[in-house]
Amino acid sequence: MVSRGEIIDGKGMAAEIRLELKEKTETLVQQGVRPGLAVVLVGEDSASQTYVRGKIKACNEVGVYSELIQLPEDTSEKALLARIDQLNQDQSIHGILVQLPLPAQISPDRVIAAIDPEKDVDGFHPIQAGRLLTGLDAYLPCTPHGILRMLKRSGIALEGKHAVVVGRSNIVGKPVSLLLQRENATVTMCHSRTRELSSYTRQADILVAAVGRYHMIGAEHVKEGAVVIDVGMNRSPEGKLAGDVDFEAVRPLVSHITPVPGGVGPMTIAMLLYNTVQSAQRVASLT
Ligand SMILES: Nc1nc(=O)c2c([nH]1)NC[C@@H]1CN(c3ccc(C(=O)N[C@@H](CCC(=O)O)C(=O)O)cc3)C=[N+]21
Ligand SMILES: [Mg+2]
Repeated sequence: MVSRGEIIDGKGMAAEIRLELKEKTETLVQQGVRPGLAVVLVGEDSASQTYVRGKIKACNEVGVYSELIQLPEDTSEKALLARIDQLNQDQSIHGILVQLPLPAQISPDRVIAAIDPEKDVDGFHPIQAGRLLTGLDAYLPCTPHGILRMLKRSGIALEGKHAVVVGRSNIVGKPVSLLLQRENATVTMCHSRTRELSSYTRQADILVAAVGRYHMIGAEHVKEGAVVIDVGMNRSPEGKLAGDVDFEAVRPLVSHITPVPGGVGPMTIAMLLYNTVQSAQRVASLT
């Protein structure tokens, strides 16, 4: 097999998808429905502020109406739930995203459960998770959906392939495993307590690293010619944004790899807009 170390350009693919969504949005606006996204940010976390800015910027580019709701760090759970209820009722809002993590006094589970499942464009609500698990139509969680889109647009076949997912979060590891399985991959789920991790990852045709630890995946973890998807968002010791994969060491061995930045992150935001437009489309078809 030829190993080319081809970089999967998530940034470029996300720009293409935003262009497609811009057209869809224009059609919806002509039908009298402008898609609207509310982004709720509690507190001052600087990484969260960066990510939220990226989301608002993408909305503007696509023509999606956006509302940024910034609440102080000491906001009570009750106050946040009341704000979510207003957004649930608000007809100009088709998608609600509450940026995670939340301050300690607020239960993320209760907050996610309070979002109208039809406006849950993150796909985090238990109803959406259950729909995905059982194969019903669902808002797909944005990062897993973005990963599948990148694989497809890169022409990477999944059927019968061995996909190994490292990480078992509700946001990435679990749903991406389901989506890969749905595409007829054979999926192995690994996590922080997996023994002899490299004995699994070295079997992977497709390796998804979603651990959240800088340089967790090195050359010794990959099979030659594998496809490597890096979901990590870490800081290097020098303070640079970096993934879970030691990119320089791994790239020469593999057929495809996603960079950080410029890989999974921009696709996550594109899929958030996709879900928001889908939600508005649903409303438009009802009126
Ligand atoms: N309710 C909720 N939904 C989320 O989807 C959500 C969340 N909470 N909390 C935090 C994580 C993280 N996340 C990112 C999305 C895009 C980039 C992204 O675009 N990153 C750029 C770089 C950005 C930079 O320069 O820092 C890139 O990878 O190229 C990063 C991180 C969404 N999350
Ligand atoms: Mg884990």
